[in-house]
Amino acid sequence: MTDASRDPAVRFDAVRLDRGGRTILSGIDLVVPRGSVTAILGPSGCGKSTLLSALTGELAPAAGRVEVFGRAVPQRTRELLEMRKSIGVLLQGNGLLTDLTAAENVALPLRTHTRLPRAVIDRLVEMKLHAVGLRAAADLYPRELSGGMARRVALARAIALDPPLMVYDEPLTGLDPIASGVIMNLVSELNDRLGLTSLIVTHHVHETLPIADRAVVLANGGIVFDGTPDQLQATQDPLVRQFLRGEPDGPIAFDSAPRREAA
Ligand SMILES: Nc1ncnc2c1ncn2[C@@H]1O[C@H](COP(=O)(O)OP(=O)(O)OP(=O)(O)O)[C@@H](O)[C@H]1O
Repeated sequence: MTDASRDPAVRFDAVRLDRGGRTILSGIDLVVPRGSVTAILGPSGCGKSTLLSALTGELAPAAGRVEVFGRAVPQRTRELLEMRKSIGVLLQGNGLLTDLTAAENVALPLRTHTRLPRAVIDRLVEMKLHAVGLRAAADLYPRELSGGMARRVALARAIALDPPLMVYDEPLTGLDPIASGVIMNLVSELNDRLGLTSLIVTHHVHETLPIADRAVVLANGGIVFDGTPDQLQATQDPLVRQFLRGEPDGPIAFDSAPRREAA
């Protein structure tokens, strides 16, 4: 007998991802347990965003299988749109609509995907803004918000539909260290309080590891490290150490084309 609640939040099984006729990642095996916070790390261009697009169904795997909560990521539009409701996404740019207030931005997914009455939506929006500490900013427009506040509004919008899985693509881009700390604490707190599973794609290693249960490093077309943050800090693998220290010379071929799939 299968118990769907025991399925991991995400499973990649022997996945290969191609883009523009090139293999970006191959041999990807990854199991993300429910409730965990996983940092997906790696140098620029290693395929972190590509990995996420396989998860959200934007990119179909060239080989292998990607599952979210025990179900293969669908390729058909209707099923895909349904599945995406279970994934909250916070993208690099906040994606806030500039002519809507913070509250109206957060309300957008609720208006689009539910038939809840206005009063219920208003209450939910208030709760989501409260969850990110911004209830007082409900009536402000994005231009009136600091970068960190705007990111928090975008986060409130990403959790509007109570998705069990949260995906963050470079959530700290453009933020100062204080705002970065606030966002990272929020990510961790929301994960624990709302019982979510979080995947954070980032090159901000030192800000992200303290809240992560697990770190996965991508480089040279595949996973080169998968373990706890402590194991990552202690690793002697020259490739991973090169990445952690941000050194340009070493086994990671920075700025070169990813390897091609062997013919
Ligand atoms: N739509 C596309 N068509 C063709 N190639 C692409 C496309 N999108 C990305 N790539 C290539 O795929 C590789 C991986 O890109 P990706 O954006 O996944 O890396 P990343 O690790 O997220 O990088 P960064 O940290 O700079 O955001 C790069 O070589 C990139 O040029």
